[in-house]
Amino acid sequence: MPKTLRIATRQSQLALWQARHVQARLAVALPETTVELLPIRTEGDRVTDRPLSAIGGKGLFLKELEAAMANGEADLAVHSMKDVPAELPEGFVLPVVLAPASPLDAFVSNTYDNPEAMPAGAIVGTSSLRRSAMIKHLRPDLEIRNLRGNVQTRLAKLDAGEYDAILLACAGLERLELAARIRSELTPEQSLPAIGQGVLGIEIRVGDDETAAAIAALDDEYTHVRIDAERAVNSRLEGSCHLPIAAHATHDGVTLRLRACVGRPDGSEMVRDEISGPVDEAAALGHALAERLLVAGADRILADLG
Ligand SMILES: NCc1[nH]cc(CCC(=O)O)c1CC(=O)O
Repeated sequence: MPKTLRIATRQSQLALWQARHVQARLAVALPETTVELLPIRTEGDRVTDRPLSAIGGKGLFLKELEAAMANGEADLAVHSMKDVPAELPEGFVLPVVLAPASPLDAFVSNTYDNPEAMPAGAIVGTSSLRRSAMIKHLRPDLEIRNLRGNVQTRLAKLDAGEYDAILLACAGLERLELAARIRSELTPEQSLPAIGQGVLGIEIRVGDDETAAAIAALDDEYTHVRIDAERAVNSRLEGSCHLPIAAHATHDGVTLRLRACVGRPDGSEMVRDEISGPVDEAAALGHALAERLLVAGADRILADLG
């Protein structure tokens, strides 16, 4: 086992919580190994005045962490799987996913209990094209305004009265001990979660067998199947950017149920479908479902988004 392992991490409170969580899990699994954090500032954190989709998408949060692994300063990086693009850059693998927190979206408001309770014209904050598509499909009469920044910044903007409600991930709020801010959990029918939402993954260098062996015990089998199915949807749809694509898988160890949808961010169109099959065909089910969505019109929606 390695003497030390270094975890490259972003510096937001959520990223630090996630890295410390993995640090603590590794400390238990590898009592002989010292596990350190290497905090890094990424471009996705520096640029907060424009939507992610406009500045290059999800990969922005990973690049600097991967550079630290490539030059040997760090051995692993911890990611919210939701922020990991369908294709990793050459030289990196993501062999371990941890047991999940809640996959659901949270409705957060100081005034309203749920989306149904909001009056026409109420203002909802989100920078996610997926959440925008979901909420506008549910309530075309609501107005979406862009909202970026880390979780605390977003809550502060809500509290300052800039929005009537905002949409966040339940998992992030729970990790930051802010679950009391969740007014309602949106069901998968109201808002189908993002691919990988609520799941942490560990990325390492290809060929780093020592680190791979050290982290292997943290992998959660249930979650691994779920992620294989959900990420297969994304790889077929080429969802490498921040697109209005949702996919959510559940299974009982034998049969997998995978739901997915692609929607227009203005809510005017939503292509939804689901598929069931054996868990050991998770990736094939994901590809097949993505294919069906494309035939049903997702190809046009994605093409219109450029
Ligand atoms: N894009 C930011 C991000 N990445 C992961 C989470 C939450 C935790 C998770 O989904 O694992 C969040 C915040 C949010 O969407 O509210």
